[in-house]
Amino acid sequence: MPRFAQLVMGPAGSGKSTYCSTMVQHMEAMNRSVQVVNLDPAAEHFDYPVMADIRELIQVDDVMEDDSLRFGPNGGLVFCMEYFANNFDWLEESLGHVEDDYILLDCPGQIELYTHLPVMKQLVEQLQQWEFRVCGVFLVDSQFMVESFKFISGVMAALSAMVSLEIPQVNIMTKMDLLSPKAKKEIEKYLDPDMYSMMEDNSDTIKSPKFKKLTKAICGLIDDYSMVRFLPFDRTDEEGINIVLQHIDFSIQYGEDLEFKEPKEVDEEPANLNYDELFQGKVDS
Ligand SMILES: Nc1nc2c(ncn2[C@@H]2O[C@H](COP(=O)(O)OP(=O)(O)OP(=O)(O)O)[C@@H](O)[C@H]2O)c(=O)[nH]1
Ligand SMILES: [Mg+2]
Repeated sequence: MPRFAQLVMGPAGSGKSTYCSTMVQHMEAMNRSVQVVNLDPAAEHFDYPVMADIRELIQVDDVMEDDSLRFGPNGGLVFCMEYFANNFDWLEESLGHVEDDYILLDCPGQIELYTHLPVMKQLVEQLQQWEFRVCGVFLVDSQFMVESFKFISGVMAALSAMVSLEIPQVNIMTKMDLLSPKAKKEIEKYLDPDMYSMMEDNSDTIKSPKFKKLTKAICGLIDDYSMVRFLPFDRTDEEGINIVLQHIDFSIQYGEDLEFKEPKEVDEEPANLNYDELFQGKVDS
């Protein structure tokens, strides 16, 4: 029986922990079992129950306080994640093995973890060895995406995670509920972007011909290969959350091997039910 996991990634503050708690509530309302693992050793608080918490293994504060290491917050985090990569058996033990495993992994926000450090790739390979089908979920804050240059850099961040992890990836624009109606309209063009026309819109603002050529090449690459798309995520919109979940489930083929469960039988009516009395009671009241 395959197991399923969402690797929830994205820049700091993009809404990863909120996404996890919203998704847990949504899936539980659908009667689906789901568990969350906190993989952020610097996490302060999150409002979902965890099945495992990396802080039981190692904490950033302890690393920073260590006089022999002398790390700051970012170096400390990298140290923690490397320590984690050398101790995957802790995760294996914490995960256990239940039927229909579906796990959300709430990752830290440091972008270097996805772009050039090997730890996330090692984690994905390890999960795959444990029979997990993993989908990357890359979150970007929609507030930072309403301008085309910011959008292009968001696309590049998502793309670098995609290329380095080599797993199916669903990209999401979070915090859609915070956008003004005008910005919401504006952002529609970024959800299914036409990179060429975006490039044309901004060609006047780029002065350097070399930079212009580079931007054009990047836009062309993204557009020609349909590499990056974004789905909107508004935590108040159940229907939208469901669409996101469907995309993710589809990418890891969740549901294909599930066994059909018989619906619960409705209790039979008691044999000695007196309909006359029941009817009488209704008429009297
Ligand atoms: N209105 C609104 N606020 C959101 C949404 N998602 C996240 N936030 C807020 O954005 C802030 C950061 O959200 P988190 O979920 O902690 O973000 P994160 O990516 O886990 O942050 P780090 O773990 O620090 O990288 C919090 O104050 C959230 O309440 C959303 O969909 N709508
Ligand atoms: Mg978080």
